[in-house]
Amino acid sequence: MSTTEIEPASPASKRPSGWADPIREIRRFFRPSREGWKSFRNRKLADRAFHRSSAKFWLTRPFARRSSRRLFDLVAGFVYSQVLAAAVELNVFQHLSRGPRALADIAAATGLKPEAAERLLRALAALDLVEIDDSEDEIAYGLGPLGAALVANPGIEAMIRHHRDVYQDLSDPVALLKGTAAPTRLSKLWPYAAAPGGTPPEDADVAAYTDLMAASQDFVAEEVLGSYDVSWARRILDLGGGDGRFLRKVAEHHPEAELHLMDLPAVAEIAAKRIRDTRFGRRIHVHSGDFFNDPYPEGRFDLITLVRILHDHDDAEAVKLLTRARESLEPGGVVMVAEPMAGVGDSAPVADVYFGFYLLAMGRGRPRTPDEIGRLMNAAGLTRAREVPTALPLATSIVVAEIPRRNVIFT
Ligand SMILES: C[S@@+](CC[C@H](N)C(=O)[O-])C[C@H]1O[C@@H](n2cnc3c(N)ncnc32)[C@H](O)[C@@H]1O
Repeated sequence: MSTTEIEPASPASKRPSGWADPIREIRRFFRPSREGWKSFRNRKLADRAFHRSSAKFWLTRPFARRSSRRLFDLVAGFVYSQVLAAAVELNVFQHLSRGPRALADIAAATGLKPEAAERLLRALAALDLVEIDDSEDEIAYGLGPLGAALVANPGIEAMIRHHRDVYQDLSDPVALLKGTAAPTRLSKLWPYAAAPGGTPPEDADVAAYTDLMAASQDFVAEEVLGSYDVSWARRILDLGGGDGRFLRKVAEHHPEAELHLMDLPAVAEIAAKRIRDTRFGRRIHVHSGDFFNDPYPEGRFDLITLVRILHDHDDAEAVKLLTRARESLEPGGVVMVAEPMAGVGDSAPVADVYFGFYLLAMGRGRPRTPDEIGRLMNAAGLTRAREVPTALPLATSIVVAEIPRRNVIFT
């Protein structure tokens, strides 16, 4: 397991000054020229004559085209998403997963007129979701590379359907940022967000959010278990474990461990039912309770996991949760935080853009960098916070921290 250690934050005032900190001095030395370069670049990028000439010149043409394309993608992103939403709603990808089809067949299956079906299919082809084969007399439409990937991951379709609500909430992003937006759909879907540490109201659609999380959990669990070896842990507690899908994956990988899940009563009830019907019914113990206020399951744990939990909560709550987790660890035990994190590899769009605004609409929480999570873990009395690299930071990143093996008294 390769890891990157996270230092506890040291206040800027305590940092060494002058040449005692050579990296800082070198940065300072280059800063003026870096800033000069940036302002030169931005002046050029704002200059239309420069754009025209760089698009014409063969050496600069690829860069000019790429930056125009990136900007256009940002401008048109909503339209792309809506094309995708239409295809999912009309089950186009499921239909094409059985093999390429003629236009008339797709029109009949989707209930669209042939002209509308063709418009949709051409848009999907431009987005690499569909491929058009015109080598025969009759044109055939099949799955494109992104369409095939989408069919292989049912969680993505569930997410796209869910975006109907998300995009409604984001229809006035400025009101969201100013805090003047009307109550959002997401705050109703995620009722615990509206009542931090509290229990969802009786009428909350708990099954809907539990299913939504479960749909993408296999993907996350495979990433976590493929990156961090849990086989050393004999007792594992998954806090906010949803319907238990993560622990079922752990149980498959690790037949010896005793597994416990804790979630709010309405979710724990769903988890208990779903786990009971599997071969892991006896190995996974489900506990109903509020992880901020109720006692944790009895006994100490070697590993406590928080999968897609911490980013739902503000810093003070996150430290409280991590502290409570630390208090339930065996000496040498580990707390693991697994969720998409900011500043890791190419995860910026998923963490800072997607979750940044998703959580804003939900009403609390924020995406954090591994360093920020490490600092919260340190504040909770955990030590040796370190990042465990994952193959797909877009799905999840991991930070683990532990309590020392012996002789530590927390006051
Ligand atoms: C974003 S979901 C993540 C579920 C699961 N870990 C996963 O990755 O699929 C957050 C989970 O935390 C649970 N949760 C939220 N607040 C809680 C609380 N105060 N006590 C116990 N569970 C809570 C929710 O019910 C939900 O199952």
